[in-house]
Amino acid sequence: MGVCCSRKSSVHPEDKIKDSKIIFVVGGPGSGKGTQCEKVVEKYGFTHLSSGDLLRAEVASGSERGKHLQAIMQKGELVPLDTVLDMIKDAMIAKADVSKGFLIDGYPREVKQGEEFEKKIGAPALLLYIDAKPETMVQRLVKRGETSGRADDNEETIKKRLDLYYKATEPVIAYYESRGIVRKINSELTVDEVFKQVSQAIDKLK
Ligand SMILES: Nc1nc2c(ncn2[C@@H]2O[C@H](COP(=O)(O)OP(=O)(O)OP(=O)(O)O)[C@@H](O)[C@H]2O)c(=O)[nH]1
Ligand SMILES: O=c1ccn([C@@H]2O[C@H](COP(=O)(O)OP(=O)(O)O)[C@@H](O)[C@H]2O)c(=O)[nH]1
Ligand SMILES: [Mg+2]
Repeated sequence: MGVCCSRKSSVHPEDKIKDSKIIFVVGGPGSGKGTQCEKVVEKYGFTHLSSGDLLRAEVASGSERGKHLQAIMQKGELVPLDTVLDMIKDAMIAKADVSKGFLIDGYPREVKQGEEFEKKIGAPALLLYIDAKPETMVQRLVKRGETSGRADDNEETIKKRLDLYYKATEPVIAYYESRGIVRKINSELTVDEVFKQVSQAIDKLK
C-alpha cells in the first residue's frame, strides 16, 4: 500500500483544465448570456456550461437533491456554493480531453464563488460582462416565460433574481475589473450586433 505503481503517469484532467481557456459569462437574468454562448459555441467550438442549466438538469432528474434545488431556485435564491462548483467541475472534467475552451455561463454569482472556483479549478482568461438595463431584462424574461416553462420566469421571481443580481453578482465584475480581464458587452442591441462585440473580445485572447 502507499506506493502508486499501477497508475500511468498521464496528465490529470485537472491539469488539462488549468491549461484550457476559461471564460466567465456574467450578466443579469435575461441579459442574453445563454443566447450569446450558443453563438460562441457555433463559431469557436468552446464547451458551454451554464450553471443554471446544470441545476435544472438535476431538478429534472427527480433526485432528492433536485427537489431541494428546485425549492431554492423557485424562490430566486442562490444554491449553496459548493453544490454548483462541484457540478461545474465534474462537467469540465468530463470534457477536459476534447475541449478547446470553457464558457462558464451564469457563474460566479458572488465573489466567493469566483474565489473558490479559482482555488479548485483555475483562473479565467476573460470575463464577458453582458450588460442590459433592468427594464430590458424584465421584458425579455416575461416574454421568455410565455414559452420557456421555467418555474422562475414569472414576475415575482424575476424581481427577486434581479435584486440578488445587483446585490451579490455585480460586485463580481468589480473584483475582476481590477485584474483587467473584464470586457463589457452592450446587450441592448440585436443578437448579431451583440455577438460582434463578443467575438472581438474573444479574438483578442491569445
Ligand atoms: N433583442 C434582443 N433580445 C435578446 C438578446 N439576447 C437575448 N435576447 C432574448 O432575451 C431572452 C433571454 O435571453 P437568454 O439568453 O435566455 O438570457 P440569459 O442571460 O441566459 O438568462 P438566464 O438564463 O435567465 O440567466 C431570450 O428570450 C432571448 O430571445 C439580444 O441581444 N437582443
Ligand atoms: O451559480 C448559480 C447559478 C444558478 N443558480 C440558481 O439557478 C437559478 C437560474 O439561474 P440561471 O443562470 O439559469 O438564470 P438567471 O437567474 O441568471 O436568469 C438562479 O436564480 C439561482 O436560483 C444558483 O443558485 N447558482
Ligand atoms: Mg441562461
